Amino acid sequence: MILHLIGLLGLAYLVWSLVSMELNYRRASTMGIPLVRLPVDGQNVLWASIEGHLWPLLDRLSIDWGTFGIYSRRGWSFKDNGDSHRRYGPIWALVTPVGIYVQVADPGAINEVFQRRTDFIRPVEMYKVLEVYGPCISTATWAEWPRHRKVLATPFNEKIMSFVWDESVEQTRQLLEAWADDQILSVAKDTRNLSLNVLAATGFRKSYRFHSANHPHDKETNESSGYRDALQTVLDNCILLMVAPRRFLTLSFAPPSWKNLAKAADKFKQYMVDMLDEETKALKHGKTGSGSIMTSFVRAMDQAEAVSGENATSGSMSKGLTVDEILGNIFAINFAGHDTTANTLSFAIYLLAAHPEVQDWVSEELQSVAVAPGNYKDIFPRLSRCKAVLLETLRLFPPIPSLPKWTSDQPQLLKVGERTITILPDIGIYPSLLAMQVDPQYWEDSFVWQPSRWIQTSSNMSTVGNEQLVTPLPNTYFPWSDGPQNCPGAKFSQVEFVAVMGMLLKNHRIHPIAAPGETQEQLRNKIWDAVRDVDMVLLLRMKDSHRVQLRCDRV
Ligand code: HEM
Repeated sequence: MILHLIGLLGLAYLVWSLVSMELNYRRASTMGIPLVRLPVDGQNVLWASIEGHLWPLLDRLSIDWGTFGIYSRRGWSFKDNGDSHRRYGPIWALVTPVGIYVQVADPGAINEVFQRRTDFIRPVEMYKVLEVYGPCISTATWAEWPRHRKVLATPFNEKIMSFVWDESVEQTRQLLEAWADDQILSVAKDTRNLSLNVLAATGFRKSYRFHSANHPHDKETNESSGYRDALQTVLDNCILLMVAPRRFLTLSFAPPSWKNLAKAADKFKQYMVDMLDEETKALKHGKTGSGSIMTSFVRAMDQAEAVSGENATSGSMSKGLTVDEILGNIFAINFAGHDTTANTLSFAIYLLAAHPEVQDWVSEELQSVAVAPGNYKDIFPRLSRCKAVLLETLRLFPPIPSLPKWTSDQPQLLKVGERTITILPDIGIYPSLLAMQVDPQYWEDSFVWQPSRWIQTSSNMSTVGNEQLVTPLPNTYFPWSDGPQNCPGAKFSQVEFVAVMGMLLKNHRIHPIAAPGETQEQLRNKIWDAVRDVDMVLLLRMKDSHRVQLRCDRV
């Protein structure tokens, strides 16, 4: 009886899905662009939670699943690498039972989508899970967003960049103490630790010692590092924190790891509130504050309110950000700035290990300069080759490959090449980042990782240490997104990445460790297999980097 009922419900769901998909298909046909049916929606929570386990089994059946086999996998755009646009043209749409998702790979049209922020709106419901501590820039409605952005962009100034540089240099110096002339036990863990320490130092103005996975026991003997450790626990488990109501984590039968997470989440909030109180008091007494991101946020609160509200824990409104919004945005910055930079560093280190000639090429630029704390202004602009490694890594491995936008309740005209297309109201529209970044029209040998493509060769003024970077054609390269809602942390990540590369490659080289009888060619292929085998839980990352062992040697 129960089985019958489940069967009937399943059948009803299937019929509903097919009918809804056909209705959406009919609606989408009015746009006059190629359409692809997909009977399950990417936002379907049940499908999203099982597809990763299901596909390895379905793939064994050697059935051609057609377009379902391509587009129903999370992060399909990475494997697709622009194939769909080569098949369907610069604009096409996926049609599911729930929605219509237009994919665009035309520079002019992408520019329109990014610039017309109120016509092509960021779908904030998709980001609601980020509101772990309060409303933030990613979940602000289009009307509220400018207020968040103004406050949030203020601290990302040159003074903070200089601090990011110093901290990244110091963290990499410590990382090299752990790595030099040794096997690297976990590139992924160590780049995450480094990136977290740089963020914690910038947010809290407190420098923490670097902990390498190479020396796991160092940790116990270290200084009290409450803020950083609480933040690490929160970020390591943020999916659980985002989806599970907080009271579930503290239920008496909840596993100890959940209870620890709830404790860390509360502790992190308390640190933020204490920091806010300290900065508010400093402001009241006419002092400058710590100079951290929090200082800038507190200054941006309505001044009178900030001074009167010494115990700044209420959720009162201000002309700047409310207290809850400050806490929400501090979390958002940490979330947005942590794994994006760490994963990019990780990809780059593996790619460098596969390409020793690129390491030598970068190191040429470093021979006549000293990368050291205090010299950000002089040295950072000169390290074009270090930056080229970042730009090229992000071209092939952008951590955020999907930049969803949504049309408003009005149809929108969009020019794609010579055609003007009427995009329907209330549907998704996605600038195809990966397709653009590997399009052979704009990128020669587009699938080859070649940092030197970023260095201008035409200028005869160009000498090592003084080289200019190539500026790609507009909207053919946008790993930090584009338009008014682009990434405010772009420069932060560039400064951190360049400092790490500068320290790493001046006197050290990364090598893959060969198994007996393994040739250099086989090793290089093994690394490429590892970097191409990615998943997309929240961001693009290598599924199993440990299948290739690396070591770091002094030269
Ligand atoms: C390689 C490193 C990074 C990459 C590739 C990257 C990429 C991006 C992209 C593509 C977006 C737009 C997301 C969307 O529209 O859905 C974004 C937004 C954002 N990023 Fe980054 N990011 C990086 C590092 C950072 C860092 C280091 C920080 C801060 C310290 C940061 C803070 C933010 C914030 C706060 C937003 C939201 C901006 C808004 O909504 O207006 N990012 N980032």
